[in-house]
Amino acid sequence: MAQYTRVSGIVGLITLQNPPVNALSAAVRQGIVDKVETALSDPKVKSVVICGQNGIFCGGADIKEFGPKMSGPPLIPMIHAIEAANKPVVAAIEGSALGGGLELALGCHYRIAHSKARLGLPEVTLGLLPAAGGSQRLPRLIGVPAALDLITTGRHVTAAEALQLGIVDQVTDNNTVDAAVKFALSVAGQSLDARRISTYPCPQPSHLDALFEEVMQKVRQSARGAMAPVACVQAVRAAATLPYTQGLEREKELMATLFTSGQARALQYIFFAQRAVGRWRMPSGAGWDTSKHRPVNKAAVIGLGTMGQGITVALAQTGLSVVAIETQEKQLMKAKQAVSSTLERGAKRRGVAPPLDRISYSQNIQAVADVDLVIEAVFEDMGLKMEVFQQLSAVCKPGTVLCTNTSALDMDQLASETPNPELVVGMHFFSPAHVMKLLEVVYGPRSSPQAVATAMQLGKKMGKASVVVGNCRGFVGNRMLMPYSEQAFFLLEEGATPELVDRALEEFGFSMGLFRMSDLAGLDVGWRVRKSAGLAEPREASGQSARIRKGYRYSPIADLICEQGRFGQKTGSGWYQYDKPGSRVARSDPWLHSFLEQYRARHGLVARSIDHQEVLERCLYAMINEGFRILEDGIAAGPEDIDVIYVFGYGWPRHRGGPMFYASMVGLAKVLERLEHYHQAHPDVPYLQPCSLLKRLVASGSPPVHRWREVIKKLHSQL
Ligand SMILES: CC(C)(COP(=O)(O)OP(=O)(O)OC[C@H]1O[C@@H](n2cnc3c(N)ncnc32)[C@H](O)[C@@H]1OP(=O)(O)O)[C@@H](O)C(=O)NCCC(=O)NCCSC(=O)CC(=O)CCCCCCCCCCCCC(=O)O
Ligand SMILES: NC(=O)C1=CN([C@@H]2O[C@H](COP(=O)(O)OP(=O)(O)OC[C@H]3O[C@@H](n4cnc5c(N)ncnc54)[C@H](O)[C@@H]3O)[C@@H](O)[C@H]2O)C=CC1
Repeated sequence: MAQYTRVSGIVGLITLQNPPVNALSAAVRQGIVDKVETALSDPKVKSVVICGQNGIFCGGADIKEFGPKMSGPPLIPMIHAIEAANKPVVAAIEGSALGGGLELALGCHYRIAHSKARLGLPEVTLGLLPAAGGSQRLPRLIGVPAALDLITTGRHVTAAEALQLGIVDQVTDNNTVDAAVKFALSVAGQSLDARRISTYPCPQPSHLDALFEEVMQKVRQSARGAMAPVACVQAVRAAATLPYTQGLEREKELMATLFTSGQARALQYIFFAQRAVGRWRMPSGAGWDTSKHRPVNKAAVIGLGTMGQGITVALAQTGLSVVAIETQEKQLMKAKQAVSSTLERGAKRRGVAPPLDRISYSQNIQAVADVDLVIEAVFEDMGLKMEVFQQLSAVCKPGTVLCTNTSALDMDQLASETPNPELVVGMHFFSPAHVMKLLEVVYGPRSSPQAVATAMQLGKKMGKASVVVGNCRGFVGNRMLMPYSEQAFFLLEEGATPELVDRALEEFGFSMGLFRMSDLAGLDVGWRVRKSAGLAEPREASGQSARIRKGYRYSPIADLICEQGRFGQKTGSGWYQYDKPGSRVARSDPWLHSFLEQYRARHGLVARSIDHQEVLERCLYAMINEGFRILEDGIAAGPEDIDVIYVFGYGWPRHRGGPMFYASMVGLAKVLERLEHYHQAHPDVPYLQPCSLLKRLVASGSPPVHRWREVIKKLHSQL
């Protein structure tokens, strides 16, 4: 809806009303059309202001209404009517002007923004392009390079940057609507000939072809296989090379392909999934509404290795005071230097002072006595972690929330070491912790909702996509990684190379294939986990038994690689070779290839040709199958939780929506059929045995992913 009032006698004020973000639903669009007509036909009105209620201009098209049966007035003619008006129309931008919201503002003759407002065309992140004239108007207004940047990345800009780019005409610290009304009064009656952006010629950058080629290459590289960034470049190219009306036609044509695509569905699903997981709920029913978080102003990090350093940076950047503890003096010095230089680099980028004085370093655990929350990040060793938790219980003030960053260990066992197990939760960050957006918040049977709420609130403050998960080996992310990596190791035994497996996964859209990712993370982490689970043995045993553990097929390949001291990038070799330790460019390694040949010969394995489809089906379906088991066990509350974890923590291509969404797109019956096929071929691999939830979902007609929660709940209640 939109409300209309007349202010200061001659200004028609149109207020968009659709909480919480004034999205352009059919009703809002109808409201705008009607109220603009009212304002333009009222002879007393000399100028018009458009604003949004509750401090937000407009969050864009109403994504919930997207679908084949969209009704209401279309955006393009509505915006054209505003631009063509013979009375000045001023957009008063508070909060956000995003997507269709900014396109609406670009149709206005003037734009006044509050200094705290954010503007952007984020359609690309939803698998779309700004198809209400935005891809044609923005380059005309701010030039092709700047428009390409905004449209292909979807990034939001501050009001200050928008002013600098020329998107807005004025920025105010005061009441934006008052400023816009004052401005509207001052321009009433003035000519609008120079204010209609669609009539501007598009500024022509030098080396137009080279510019577009460069940007196209960049977007193809950064979002492998994603259609929307490519279409965005094509649409801006149309703006640069065609008259406005023809450019608009091209924009429409490109949008028609995107709008109905699976990629757009996947990206819009992830948008809502991210918000759904933020409204967490434990199986007991506890959630934000029932659990008050404890305030956290001062936190401690125990262990300043790879993870501890990143977590320290992230906490300090969030504005917390941090006590950073490391027992090894040399490591403490190294960590201090690394943390400081990361903070300095980050602060320089943002043009602020580095928060170095928020951190105090110590070798003595007594220094954590007055903190509100501790994050333990020492080696992945249960004995050591238990010792640390005992020390923390003795030192910390009452009520301190104790968190572990363990990758896979039983956090409830750690809780047992403390007199207050209700205060223990997992805060599982991803490497590098100050960059990666994912945080798994792990609750055990005794964790209190208040401790979970505290960790979730801290995650929110740190800007993380935080997901509440139950306690089991590997939680959600790493638990699903086990069948995924196991299949990759089996494929090496059967004839594949790390390069072949990685290529298949990277062409699918992963930012990194499994082997390159493992080299980056460090192969020793998984080795420790396998050792603690009694799987990896110090040396390869002889004969057949080396490939059998606990009665099932096992590949010791990764353990053998670690035994050689090949831990990945940090040691200069792993599944690939690197110029030197720490170097990031992975090169194919002849040593590894001959190792694989010798390994196969030793075990009487004959290499066969393996194609990309088999790599994808075996790695991904085994992982998805485990995802269904996780849902069955109640470790994740719904498919959205798993998908957010994989998109934000494991490089799963966002435009494929996460593993569970992907399964629903492939078709659950097909996933089941392929798992049955592979399990028949490999009966000694339990991860390939289709789980009962998958079978039940197929039997109940493969409901769409948004109905799984309800189906699972029903199935659970029948058990
Ligand atoms: C706005 C935000 C920055 C606010 O953030 P914050 O305060 O943190 O709140 P949130 O928790 O994010 O959100 C609160 C609440 O609001 C919901 N919500 C947010 N935005 C939208 C929205 N745009 N639509 C619907 N709902 C929205 C959100 O889900 C929350 O609710 P909850 O889930 O219940 O908790 C932030 O929210 C944000 O960033 N929002 C998204 C901004 C965005 O991406 N906007 C772009 C939207 S797309 C767009 O605008 C495109 C266009 O305008 C083009 C439209 C053209 C359409 C025409 C189609 C023609 C196609 C032709 C095809 C023909 C085919 C054929 O031939 O048949
Ligand atoms: N590396 C990764 O990608 C991830 C690791 N994790 C988990 O985070 C934890 C830490 O992992 P990393 O940082 O990779 O290990 P790391 O080996 O890089 O660092 C561990 C640090 O802890 C220090 N330490 C050991 N005992 C200590 C004690 N009693 N008090 C203080 N410091 C102590 C060590 O000296 C070392 O500097 C592990 O539980 C790991 O499983 C979780 C997510 C990702």
